Amino acid sequence: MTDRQRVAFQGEPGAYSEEASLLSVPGCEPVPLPSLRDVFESVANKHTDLAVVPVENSQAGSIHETYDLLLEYAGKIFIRGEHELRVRHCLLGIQDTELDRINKAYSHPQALAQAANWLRAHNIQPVAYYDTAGAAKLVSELQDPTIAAVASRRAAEVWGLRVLAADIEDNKTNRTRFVIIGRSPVVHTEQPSEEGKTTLVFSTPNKPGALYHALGCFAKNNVNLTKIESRPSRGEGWEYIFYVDCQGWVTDQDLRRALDCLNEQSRWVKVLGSYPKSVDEANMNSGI
Ligand SMILES: O=C(O)C(=O)C[C@]1(C(=O)O)C=C[C@@H](O)C=C1
Repeated sequence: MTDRQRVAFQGEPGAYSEEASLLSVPGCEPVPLPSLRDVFESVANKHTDLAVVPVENSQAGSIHETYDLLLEYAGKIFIRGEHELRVRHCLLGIQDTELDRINKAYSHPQALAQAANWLRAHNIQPVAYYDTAGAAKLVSELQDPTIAAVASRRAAEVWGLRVLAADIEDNKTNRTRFVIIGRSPVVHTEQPSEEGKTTLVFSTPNKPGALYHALGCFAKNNVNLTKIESRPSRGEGWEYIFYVDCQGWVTDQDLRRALDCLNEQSRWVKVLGSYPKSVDEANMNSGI
């Protein structure tokens, strides 16, 4: 018997999500799964204890599928933490090839977006695949000297590939933020000493000033927002729902007041999690 925490991630061994799992839940057993939906299902069905899923990248932006799943599983799944990973991409090929022989690069669409300029400058055609490490696996299986994968140095080791070029991300501070999800929220019996962060989602009525009044709840109560993301409501008409990250624990008095106000201004509000803010992000100036 092992009491290592089983942490689901999307992709194959060597994926960035696996690295983020190992760093954010030390000593865990990462469990690879094909899709983000499989990852949410496995936590909800108790096949795994936790999961680590990407939410946004500093260059390519938000991972909308994760946002949609966070809402779909709200009440069953809670955000319990976050982790920022500096993502350094490499171009990986089989052992007996050279950079100038490569004409196609397979990878996750997010990774291709993060290295788009570099690939264009090297005349390499991007081809979307389900995962960076899955692309590395494909290249190692096909043994074709003209194709490569955009993936991590770890993926090269796992799948026996050669690093043809390193640090090919267009933005040299390229970072991806992951959230750690589980079946229960972080519970605070007393005011925690760690800095907190809260993620919530709300829907506004379709009337003039609705979003202005909703966001005013945070401003009036001195709660700092660090991110806002809108997604289609998926109902009739052009209506939207809004995801907000803000500083503070959901148990803080200022945030409680902001939430009371938001409940009055919105059709509905759901708190997706209140969790310790990542240390790295505490050093970034992300106020909006
Ligand atoms: O494909 C991977 O390796 C992943 O872990 C997914 C993912 C993402 O979805 O953003 C994670 C980090 C990088 O931004 C690129 C890809």
